[in-house]
Amino acid sequence: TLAITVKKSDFSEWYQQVIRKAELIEYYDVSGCYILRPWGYFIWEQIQRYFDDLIRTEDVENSYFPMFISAKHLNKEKEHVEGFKAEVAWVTKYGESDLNEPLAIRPTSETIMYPAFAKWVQSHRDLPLKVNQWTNIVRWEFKFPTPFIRTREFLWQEGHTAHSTKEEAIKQVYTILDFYEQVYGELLAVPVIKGIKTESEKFAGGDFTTTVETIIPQNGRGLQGATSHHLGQNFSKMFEINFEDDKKQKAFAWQTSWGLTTRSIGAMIMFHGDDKGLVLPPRIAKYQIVIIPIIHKDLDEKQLNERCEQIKQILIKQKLRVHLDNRDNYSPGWKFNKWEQKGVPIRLEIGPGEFKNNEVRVVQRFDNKKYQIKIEEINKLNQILDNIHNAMFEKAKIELNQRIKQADNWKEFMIQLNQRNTILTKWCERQECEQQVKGKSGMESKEKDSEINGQVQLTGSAKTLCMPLKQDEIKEGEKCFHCGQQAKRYVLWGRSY
Ligand SMILES: O=C(C[C@H]1NCCC[C@H]1O)Cn1cnc2c(c1=O)CCCC2
Ligand SMILES: [Mg+2]
Repeated sequence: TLAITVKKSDFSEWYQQVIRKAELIEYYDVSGCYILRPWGYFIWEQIQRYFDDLIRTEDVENSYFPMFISAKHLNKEKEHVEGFKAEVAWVTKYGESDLNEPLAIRPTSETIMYPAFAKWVQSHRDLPLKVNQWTNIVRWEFKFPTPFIRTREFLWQEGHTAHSTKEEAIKQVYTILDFYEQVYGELLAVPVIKGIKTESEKFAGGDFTTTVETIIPQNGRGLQGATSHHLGQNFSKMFEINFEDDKKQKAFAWQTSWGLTTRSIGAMIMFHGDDKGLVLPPRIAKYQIVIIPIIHKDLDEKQLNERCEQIKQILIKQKLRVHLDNRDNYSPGWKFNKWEQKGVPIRLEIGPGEFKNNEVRVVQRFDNKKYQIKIEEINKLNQILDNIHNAMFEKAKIELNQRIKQADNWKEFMIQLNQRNTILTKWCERQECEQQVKGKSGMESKEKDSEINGQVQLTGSAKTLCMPLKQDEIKEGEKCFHCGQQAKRYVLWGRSY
């Protein structure tokens, strides 16, 4: 049926219906893989354009590396791959013949890129080296797939840099983290929390991981939005990426790597959608405005169409993405419904009244506000779209903050967790304390545990999402909420995707 048959509160069913009825996704017969239709792919293209403009200011150069990795190469950095090798997909045949050695399909490209980095970096004058690539990635996840959020093939960018000093590398990590915050806030109107991953949640191959985390308001689950890692010299020692510094000393390069994926689109859908379907932030909408003529017996159809075409041309001159839906085989009501489902930020209706008074009827998708504007005021629409973006962002910030609570002890912590909130607590930073919280919160959780491939997934357990960059200082004597030992940092806990 055309309509979405559930409310957003029936969240997972709602999400599945919205992504199809907004024509973002089509299903595909390989589990965990989905077709990205034009309406959805356009969003990824806007993210690429915006992020490329940002990293260009950092002199990052786009490039392309092969997608196949020999086992020898992949296992070069054992530790980094060890925990993940179950997810690596392999090519073992071509035609009827076997490959004499299987090739991994890239799950990430450190082991593909860094042997080349070692060739390119000899002197400190070859640094900093900064490359990025936009590719697909394959990870044979066995957790239940969700389009955009968790898929076996996804699109991402991965940036990799090499520097002559630790300071420069660390500065790079945080510059990129700020760019990720901008992609989410300025483009997708999705608020994020910048933070640092705990030792047990960080990328094992690196020194430390910074992250932008968001919280899906409907279920209070944390969602990792993008990560920016300081790799230290771990990979440069492994791959011999060294250089002669200005004192003629051999030194290992200091590296970073950072990634943002199509999961960001899933976060945007979840934050902004409503019972009528998708609600697109204007900056990533394939159509920002749809014009719908309302044919009427007292109105000459040809004149009406000319008026609509004229308005369309004015909007194109204002650099807006506009679509005139003058199909005669669908009713206005049907069109209203369809373009609302697809999340078009503004609909302009032009019927007999508007025609006579030289105006248009504006219907805003985000808040359903309706009003008339004169044709000579059409230039207001650029500002109106900006105001819509800002209003969507402000609303999302309020909803995110409503899902963050504080707790000073275990009882308060579990009350909040079972109300599907994330919880900010003082913490001792001890890994065993973190593991105990994970285990106990799973046991005491009201959420049912899911069973996948015979493995119980503690869906109910809380994990650390990040240690927020912005946090109060902790003083001597302030205790860890769980173990009572001296606290060191505030950490945000939650169930997560
Ligand atoms: O991919 C990264 C680190 C890094 N890769 C480049 C982009 C930034 C950042 O994600 C971590 N990681 C996650 N998942 C996997 C791997 C892995 O290294 C390797 C094996 C398959 C699964
Ligand atoms: Mg993973």
